[in-house]
Formats: sequence, structure tokens, C-alpha cells
Amino acid sequence: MASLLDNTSELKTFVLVEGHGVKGLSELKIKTLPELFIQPVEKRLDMSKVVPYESIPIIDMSNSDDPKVRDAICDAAEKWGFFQIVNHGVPLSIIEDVKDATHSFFALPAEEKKKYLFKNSPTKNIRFVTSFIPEVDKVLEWKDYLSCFYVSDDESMAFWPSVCRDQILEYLKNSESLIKELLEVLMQRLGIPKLDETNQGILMGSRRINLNYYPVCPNPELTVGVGGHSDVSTLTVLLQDETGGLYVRKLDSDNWVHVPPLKGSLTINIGDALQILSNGRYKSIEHHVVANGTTNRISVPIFVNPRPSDVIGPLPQVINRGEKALYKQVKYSDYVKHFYRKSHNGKDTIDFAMV
Ligand SMILES: COc1cc(/C=C/C(=O)SCCNC(=O)CCNC(=O)[C@H](O)C(C)(C)COP(=O)(O)OP(=O)(O)OC[C@H]2O[C@@H](n3cnc4c(N)ncnc43)[C@H](O)[C@@H]2OP(=O)(O)O)ccc1O
Ligand SMILES: O=C(O)CCC(=O)C(=O)O
Ligand SMILES: [Fe+2]
Repeated sequence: MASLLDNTSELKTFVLVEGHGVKGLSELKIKTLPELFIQPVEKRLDMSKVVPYESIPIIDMSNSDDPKVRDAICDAAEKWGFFQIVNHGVPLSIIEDVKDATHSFFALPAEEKKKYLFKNSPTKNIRFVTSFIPEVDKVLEWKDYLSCFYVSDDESMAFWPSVCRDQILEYLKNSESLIKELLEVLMQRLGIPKLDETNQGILMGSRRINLNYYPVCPNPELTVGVGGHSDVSTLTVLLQDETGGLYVRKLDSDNWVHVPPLKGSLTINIGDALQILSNGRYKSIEHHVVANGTTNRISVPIFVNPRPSDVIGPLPQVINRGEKALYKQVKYSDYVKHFYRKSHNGKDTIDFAMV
């Protein structure tokens, strides 16, 4: 084991090539974090900047036709870019099943998970990854994930791992009406009365679901689970377990707020695509996940996106009201490729679309 930990190339082979991931490394019960994962101080979360007395809004959606609830959603999207929802209509049993399925996938032997590594995967729509982009990240993040781009039920049945695919598909189906409702509410404030065939594609034409696994880490203070970043989605529906560890930057400040686990809740965050489409009215906010010294953590984000071929820019209904466009028109797949070409670095992806 000593040679594995001292030799970066052997370590990379074990973690990235043989399918062990950081979970496999954590299970060796190593006492100190290998250098490969030690993040520069400026990439770690400065806990002295966490404000314990503030929290993102919690919105009860049981009466979602109520104008007060609809206003609360839009206000949260403008002022926080992040909010938690309860009574959202996605059955608790479906949520529990997808959490169990996530554990089942990561409990598979390395030999099995290895089949989904980018170079072995039968399709580019599914990949098992450690860190964010190990080919680009100089220092690795303490996270393994399975990323699944939804194309069709048939494609998923053919290629997704059988231990988790049915539960993921059920979760995707059962969250669809919630996603439509949230987007409809957000569009109404922009002067767009409803979701229809003219706007549905650009707002929710593709979905990617990630199963994230953050294993116990020997020196959590020296690394990150996920470095500071904003999502490139329209919006993200995030399911987290009871561990905690997600922090959100407070708008226009240097302070961070914890997103506490709340049984049965889902966390919603605005992504870069909706910040661009709304010409900056809705905010895509930087967030960060810390590593944990005692508990394995899972989370499951659904990234709701434009279609890869869509060209995104400030919506005409927003610009026609006289606002100056803050962003140019960019092809969404170019935007996402730019995101995947560099390591996490706060909010810098959106510079790609700045006028
Ligand atoms: C925080 O930690 C994260 C976050 C995330 C993701 C966050 C999001 O917000 S994901 C939302 C992503 N949006 C979509 O998936 C939208 C729809 N998809 C597309 O636009 C396209 O499928 C595409 C992603 C652009 C891929 O285009 P395509 O040309 O068809 O395919 P490729 O040639 O395979 O890929 C091009 C380029 O991107 C790299 N890449 C693609 N997918 C991934 C991926 N899932 N993970 C890492 N890298 C990916 C690929 O390697 C290519 O790179 P080159 O350098 O060779 O050009 C996710 C993970 C986190 O940890
Ligand atoms: O694990 C979490 O709570 C958040 C993960 C995240 O930000 C992401 O996958 O984009
Ligand atoms: Fe994220």
C-alpha cells in the first residue's frame, strides 16, 4: 500500500483506470490524504466565511397556484439562486429508491464499475468518473460520479447499469411535472405566460442525471468534494442524503451558507443557461461541497438543460422590454464543451457568453 500512496502514477491507475475510484482508496483505510488530492488553499472552502445565522429559502409547494408561493419561487431565484422545496409532489418512496440505487451502483466491484469509464463505456451518454474531469484537473476532487445523459427509455434500458437504471428512470418520470411547473412560474415573471412547443425545448429539452458519491476522507480539510462552481443547466433539482456539506455563496458577497439536509426536500438551483436566458435576472450561484471525515455522502442532481443544438441568449420577451443584452447568443453544446474543458473555478464559465 505504501508504494501505491507514494507513486502518483500507480495511484492514478488504481483510482482512475482500474475502476476503484476514490471510494476504493477510502476503503483501504488510508490515514493521510495523498498529495494528488491536496487542493491549494484558495480552492478549499474557508469555514470562517460561513454564516451560520442565514439560510436559503424553504418553499412549501403544496399550494403552488397561490400567487404568494409563485412569488416566493421567483424571489428566491433572483436573490439566492438556490432554494429548498417541500411538498413538491415527487413521492418519497421514489426518492428513497433512487438513493438506495445510488448506493447499489457504488457498491459494485471495481471490475463492474470500470465498464462505465469513458474509454470503456458502450456509449458517450454514460460515464463513471472520479473528480470532475481527471484529464484536466491538476489536483483531483474527492468524489466519484456516474453521469447519465437521458436520450430515451430504450437507450437507458440497453446501456445504463441494471442496478440503478429503473430507479433513475422512475425518478426522472416523477420529477417532470415539478420541473415544468417551476419553469412555468419562473417564465411568467419574465412575461412568458406558459410553457409550450415554442419554448419547452430551450428550457428543458435535455436532462442529465448524476449519481455522486463522496467517500469518507482522511483529511477532509485539505481537499474538496466539489470545488466552487455554478451549474451550466437551466435549473438543477438536487437530492441530497442526511449528511450535509453543500455550501452556497451568498449573492454578491464573500460569505457562504450551508444547505441543511431536510427529509423529503429537494434543492433547486438556477444554472448558467437560465441566467443567460433571463438576461441576468435569475442567478446561477457558485456552490461547493466539502469532504467529510466520518460519513460517506451521496447526492443526485438532475441537470435540466436546453438541447445541445439550441442557441441560447437573452429571451426576446426580456430584451423587448428595453433591457440591454448582457450575454451573446451561444450554441449550448459549445457552452457545455467549454465547461468540460477546464477545472472548476467559481463562476468563470459564464464569461464565455458575456457580451
Ligand atoms: C459539479 O461537478 C460536476 C458537474 C457536472 C455537470 C454539471 C451540469 O450542469 S451538466 C449539464 C450538462 N449539460 C448537458 O449535458 C447538456 C446536453 N449535452 C450536451 O450539450 C452534449 O452532450 C455535450 C456534453 C456537449 C457533449 O457533446 P458531444 O460533442 O456530443 O460529445 P463529446 O464529443 O462526447 O463531448 C465533448 C467534450 O465534452 C466532454 N464531456 C462530455 N460529457 C462529459 C461529461 N459528462 N463529463 C466530462 N466531460 C464530458 C468530452 O470529454 C469532450 O471533451 P473534448 O475535450 O474531447 O472536446 C458534471 C460533473 C461534475 O463533477
Ligand atoms: O453534492 C451536492 O450537494 C452538489 C453537487 C453539485 O453541485 C453538482 O453535482 O453539480
Ligand atoms: Fe453543482
